[in-house]
Order: sequence, then structure tokens, then C-alpha cells
Amino acid sequence: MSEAASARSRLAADRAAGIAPLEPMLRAWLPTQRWFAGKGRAISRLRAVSAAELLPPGSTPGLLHLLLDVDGDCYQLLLGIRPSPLPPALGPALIGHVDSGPYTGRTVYEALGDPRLASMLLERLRSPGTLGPLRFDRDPGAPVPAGLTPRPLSGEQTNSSLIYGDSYILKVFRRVGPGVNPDLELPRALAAAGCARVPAPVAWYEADLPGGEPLTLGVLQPYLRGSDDGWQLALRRLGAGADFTAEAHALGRATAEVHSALAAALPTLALGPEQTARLAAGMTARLAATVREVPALQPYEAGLRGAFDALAASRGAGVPAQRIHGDLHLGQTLRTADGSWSLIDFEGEPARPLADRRRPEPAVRDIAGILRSFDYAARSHRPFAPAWADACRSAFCEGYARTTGRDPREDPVLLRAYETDKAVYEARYESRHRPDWLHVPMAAIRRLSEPQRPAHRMPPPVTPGTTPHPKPPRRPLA
Ligand SMILES: Nc1ncnc2c1ncn2[C@@H]1O[C@H](COP(=O)(O)OP(=O)(O)O)[C@@H](O)[C@H]1O
Ligand SMILES: O=P(O)(O)O[C@H]1O[C@H](CO)[C@@H](O[C@H]2O[C@H](CO)[C@@H](O)[C@H](O)[C@H]2O)[C@H](O)[C@H]1O
Repeated sequence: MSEAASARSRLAADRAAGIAPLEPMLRAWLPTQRWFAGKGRAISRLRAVSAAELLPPGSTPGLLHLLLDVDGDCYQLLLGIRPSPLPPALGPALIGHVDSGPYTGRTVYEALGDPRLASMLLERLRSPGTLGPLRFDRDPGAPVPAGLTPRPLSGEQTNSSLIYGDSYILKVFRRVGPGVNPDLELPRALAAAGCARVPAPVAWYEADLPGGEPLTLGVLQPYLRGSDDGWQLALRRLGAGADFTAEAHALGRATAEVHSALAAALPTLALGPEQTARLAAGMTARLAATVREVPALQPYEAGLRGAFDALAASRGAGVPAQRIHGDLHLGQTLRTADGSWSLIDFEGEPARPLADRRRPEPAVRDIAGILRSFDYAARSHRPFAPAWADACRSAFCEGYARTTGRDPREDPVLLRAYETDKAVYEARYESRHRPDWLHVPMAAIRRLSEPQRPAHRMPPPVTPGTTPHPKPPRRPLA
């Protein structure tokens, strides 16, 4: 680090203590952000964990990087600082005006909305090095061109992303914690193993804070221009009364390739009877907690528990466990312009502790996630299209088996336990975030709580492209 930069970082450390004048505006602004997890309750504690000036506030614009502890959760903020008033184009990014302390008379705003600051961030990622607690790194074999035009990604997401020149996408993680984020760790491991199913990180940045592991803050990876999100594609096909089994089959193969590469590249385990029983106990405990939160589940609790009891009782031999995606559903898949599938967003379920998300698990957890997604798609359609979902589920499993030699349906007890666990998770997710969608996991809950009958098993394999498909929708989606 240059002398000037080190002086700046010392100054920034002093300013971490001096951000007090920003506090009131941050308290008001944070709950308005999609990525802020503490909505619905007043913020009691807010303090800066670190501050680094990527551009000093004397420059116009200035760029301040903050890690904020908000009631025990750590958030990453990138704040632009300019003299008032802001240019009109930055109006929507406004956070507030400062009237005391080191930034007196200036306006603070969300930096990712400012193309100049977004460009500056890319420049920083292009040249490895440190600035205060921040460490910028890149893959030396994948140089990123300068001067790419930035734009924020529109649409719902857990974090915040910027697209550069339609060639790269930078994900800025919002809620962060010590330990490498699997969304950096797994794609890097896959890239090193030569697996092309996942866009390979080309640059990333982390924070080194005293006394802990580094925190992953952002990852830059190639942007798959012109790709279709698997969820939207499935809905479009359903709406047109069209078949999706060829795609489901190919997605099964792609998922299996990713699983095989992860198993080869990273530690694996065989879960013995005790560990399997513990896994089942974890699912049972999640169910009990969810029943308390979503009373509609209560009549089905005993039936659902049966799936977990069966898992606990079923094991003589070990269940293979490995690193997995952890939150796989159709919205995490991209079909590229050449028709091949890629998987994205390896963060896992963001609400789970990082240590849990990094633990090896049976790969069937991911498979259950995709199978549930076909059901979601079919139930978003009017009329409900069960044959479409069944055919997709079969085609996916077949594609998976084609690559790994093992059809997930050969272990119905394990598959049912994971599908049940996912449906329970979805019931909680929907009741918290989209109550209008609760009926979708509830339908699965009813089905999965029934005693297992042979008829309950999935239909035999289909030849892709030959599925009976539903009629076009008669009325809009729910
Ligand atoms: N490499 C990529 N190429 C094209 N689009 C992408 C890529 N990575 C992410 N996206 C798009 O960005 C959206 C958000 O990405 P995601 O990793 O799911 O972020 P988050 O974890 O914040 O939800 C995805 O749904 C997808 O549409
Ligand atoms: O946004 P994330 O990727 O973190 O995932 C969360 O939100 C998903 C909805 O956006 C939710 O997925 C559920 O709904 C999908 C349709 O919108 C469906 O395809 C999935 O199968 C279903 O689980 C996901 O559960 C939640 O973690």
C-alpha cells in the first residue's frame, strides 16, 4: 500500500468512530433496503466495524466503504459522498444530508447507483492490493478489460449486483460474516477442477478484521449474456402448453456434473447411522419450529415427521455427503444462448449459519430443491399441471442418473425426507415473504404427510420431448 493510501486508511479507522453523524439517516434507510434482514423491529445498536475510504471525501465524489454491526448482524455499505445537491439522476440513491462531523455539508448516497463509483470499484478489482482492511484479489489468468460501462441489476435479489459492459457481473454481499462465502469458494473450486457449469470468479474482495477469518465481500464473474433463468423459462413453456422434459433432463445432467466435480474437488463424508439420525432430528426440530410459526402445518405434523423417522430408521450403510449448492431451485439455473445449463448463487440458504452451509450434505438436498421447483411451476399455472411436473421430475432424475449412474429415486426414503424438509422450509419462507404463495408448499405438505403408498412414487422414466402437456392457461397466474 502506498504511503498516501496507508494514511487514508488510518484516517478512515478514525472515521469509523466518527460516523456517528450518519447514524440517524442509516437507521432510517436500512429498513427500506430489500437486503436488510432486520425489518419490522427497531434498530437498537448500530456501530461501524470498519471504514475505508476508497476515494477520500474531499474528492468528488468520495467513496466510503463501511462494515456496520446492526444488532449483531454485519452489513456491507458502499456510500457515495458529494456536495449537496445531488445530480438529479442520483436522486433515488439519496440517503441523507450531513450537518456535523467530518462530512458536514455533504450528501450521502448509495454508491452502487453512481456509474462513476461503480466504475471505480471495477478499477479497484482489476488491480489487486489492500486498502485498510480491504483486500482485492483476482485470477491472474483472466484479465478484466478497463472501462466497461456499469449498470445495476434490476429485480429482486438477496444481495446487490452490478453488470459491467454486459460482460461481467459483480455481486456485492450485503449481510456478511467471517469465513469464506461458499459463493466464492465453490465456483473457484469448480473452476480449478475444470467444471464449466458455473461462471468462474475472475476477481473478488474480502475484509481482514482483527482476530477472525476474512469476510467475503464481493465476487466478479462472467455475465452470461442472453441467458434465460430456468424458472422464467419453465413458466413460459407451461404458459404455451409446451414440453419441458428435454430441458429438465439436460438440467439433471448439469446438476450431476456439478455434484461430481464438487465431490472430486472437496472433502466428502459417509454419514453413519448416528449422523443420519442427527440429520433426521435436525429436520424434525425445523418442522416443530415451523409449526409454531405457521399453524396451518399443525394437522400434518405427525405425518411429516414420519418421513424423518423413516430416514432415522433406514440406515445401516453410510449416506454419502459432499459439498452441494445448498439452495438449488429453478431460479438459480441459467440456460445460456447455446442451450446449456449453468448453476449460480452457491451461497446456500442465507438464513443458515455459515458453518452449517459449508458442511458436507447428501446431494439429494439439491435434487429435492429442483423437484420442488417443478411442482411450484406447475402450481403457478391455471389449471394446475401435475402431469407436466411429474414428467419434468422424472426427466430430471433420469438425466441425473445418466451422468452419475445413480437415480435419486432409488433412495425414496432419503428423497422424501429432503423433499419434506424443503417443503417445510418453503412454508416458512412463503408465510414470511409471500403469504399469497403459501398454498403452493401446503399442497406438497398435504401430499408428503400421507402414508407412503406405491402409487406415491414418481412415474417411470419418460423419453424427453414426449410429455403430455397442459393446455394453455385460461386465467392469469396466481
Ligand atoms: N453469471 C451470471 N450471468 C447472467 N446473469 C446472472 C449471473 N449471475 C447472476 N445473474 C442474474 O442475477 C440474479 C441475481 O443473482 P444471484 O446470484 O441469485 O443473487 P442473490 O444472491 O443476490 O439473490 C440471478 O437471478 C440472475 O438473473
Ligand atoms: O431468493 P433466493 O434464491 O435466496 O431463494 C428464496 O426465494 C425463492 C423465491 O424467489 C424461494 O423459492 C421458492 O419459490 C420459487 C418460485 O419463486 C420456486 O422455484 C422454488 O422451488 C421455491 O423454493 C426459495 O425457497 C427461497 O430460499
